[in-house]
Order: sequence, then structure tokens, then C-alpha cells
Amino acid sequence: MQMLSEVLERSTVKRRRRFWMTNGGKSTMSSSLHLRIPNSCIIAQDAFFKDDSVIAVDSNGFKQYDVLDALHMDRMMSKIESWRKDPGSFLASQSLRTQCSVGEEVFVLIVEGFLIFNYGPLNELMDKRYFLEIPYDVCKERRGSRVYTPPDLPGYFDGYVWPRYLKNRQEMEDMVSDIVFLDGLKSKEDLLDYVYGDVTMEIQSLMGKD
Ligand SMILES: Nc1ncnc2c1ncn2[C@@H]1O[C@H](COP(=O)(O)OP(=O)(O)O)[C@@H](O)[C@H]1O
Ligand SMILES: NC(=O)c1ccc[n+]([C@@H]2O[C@H](COP(=O)(O)O)[C@@H](O)[C@H]2O)c1
Repeated sequence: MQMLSEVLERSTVKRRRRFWMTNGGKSTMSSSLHLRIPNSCIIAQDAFFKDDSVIAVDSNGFKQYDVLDALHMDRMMSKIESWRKDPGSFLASQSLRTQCSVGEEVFVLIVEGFLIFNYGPLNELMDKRYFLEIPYDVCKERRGSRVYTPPDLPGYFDGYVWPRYLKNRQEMEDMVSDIVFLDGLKSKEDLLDYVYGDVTMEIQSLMGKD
């Protein structure tokens, strides 16, 4: 029993990766990736927005949702920490199916969000970083057909979301260098194939190091 648990311990690999701008295709990519990768789960930043009542408002009446202050990053980090401590129990608690053979356990956490690279304590935990980017007009169009709670006010995209994205992106690029930028205009299938292949290679190389 002891030997078995030692073997499992040695061969248990934890990997974390992530994705990123509003309507770039993060949720789409993350959920498809999750379906392809055994023992994976997703923690999405969207689930950690603060209540609307505490979100700051600028002089134009625009809610300041696209900043770290609008998010319970402490709660997001606690959730990630509970995965890191015991990914097997975390998976079980999420009722996700485990699909591993004894001695070949690899746990993958997909962290998905529009503002995750900008948060240093989270950024530094990552093994691989991907950024899905789309141009202004496509982003505006996709965003226009999405309904948030609360919904975007008229002029919100041009008056707040896009300029804030440019600032967040600049800050991110100043802080983080090893990001794989992906063209979000490519087909969902091509993007998935690329990321899945990349992640699989990384896992294999990690297993080889055990
Ligand atoms: N590669 C793609 N090509 C075309 N449309 C896409 C692609 N990826 C996502 N979409 C569409 O764009 C919209 C936003 O995608 P979503 O994954 O929710 O973005 P995000 O999570 O980054 O906000 C959805 O309607 C989705 O179907
Ligand atoms: N989920 C929410 O509570 C909420 C509310 C208002 C705006 N938003 C928007 O969500 C965006 C981030 O999520 P996506 O990356 O999925 O678009 C931000 O640009 C923010 O403006 C989310």
C-alpha cells in the first residue's frame, strides 16, 4: 500500500494553463479542451465577479468591471489552492469523471479568464499561457450579441471595454513574456487542435522527467 502510494505520488503531475480577452473564445476553447484532456477541470474567472452593488462607476456612468478590483481574486486563489493541494479530491468534489490508469495520473487545471495574467500571484503558478486575440471589430460584434448581468450600456464597449482592454493588455505585456498568442479568427477546431497538441507534448515531456 505504501509502495503504491509512493508510485502514485511520484507519477502525479499537475499542470496549469490559461486563456484570455473578452469574447476571444476562452470559454469555448476551455470547455473543448476539458473534454479532450482526462483528469482536467476548469476554474473560470467570470465566476468571481463582485456584486454589482460594489462595482465602481466612472464619470460617464460606466461600471468598472474590467479591472482586478471588480473580482474576488482571493476567492479564486483559494479555489485554485484547493485544487493544488489535492487535485483528485477536487475533481471528485466537482463530480468530474477521472480517466487515468494507475501510475499515470496527470491532473490538468485550465484557468480561464480575461484578466488572469495581470494578477501576479496567479500568473506565477502557470505552466503554459495562451492568449486568444481577435481584432476590434470582431470583438465588438461578438460582445454585442452577448448579454451580461447587468447588460452592457449603450456605448460601453467603445467608452470602456476596449480602451480598458488596451490598458490591461499593455500592463500584461509589461509583466509577462512567455505567452503564446493565438489568432482567435481561426476555426474553433484548428485552435483546439493546436492547443491540445501543445499541451499533450508538454505533459509527455513532464512525464518523461519523472
Ligand atoms: N474560433 C472561433 N471562431 C468563431 N467564433 C468563435 C470562435 N471561438 C468562439 N467563438 C464564438 O464567439 C463568442 C464568444 O466566445 P466565448 O468562448 O464565450 O468567448 P470568451 O469566453 O472569451 O468571452 C461565442 O458566440 C462563440 O461561439
Ligand atoms: N459576469 C459578470 O458579473 C459581468 C458583469 C458585467 C460585465 N461583465 C463583463 O465580463 C467580461 C469578462 O468576461 P468574458 O471574458 O467572458 O467576456 C468583462 O469585459 C466584463 O465587462 C461580466
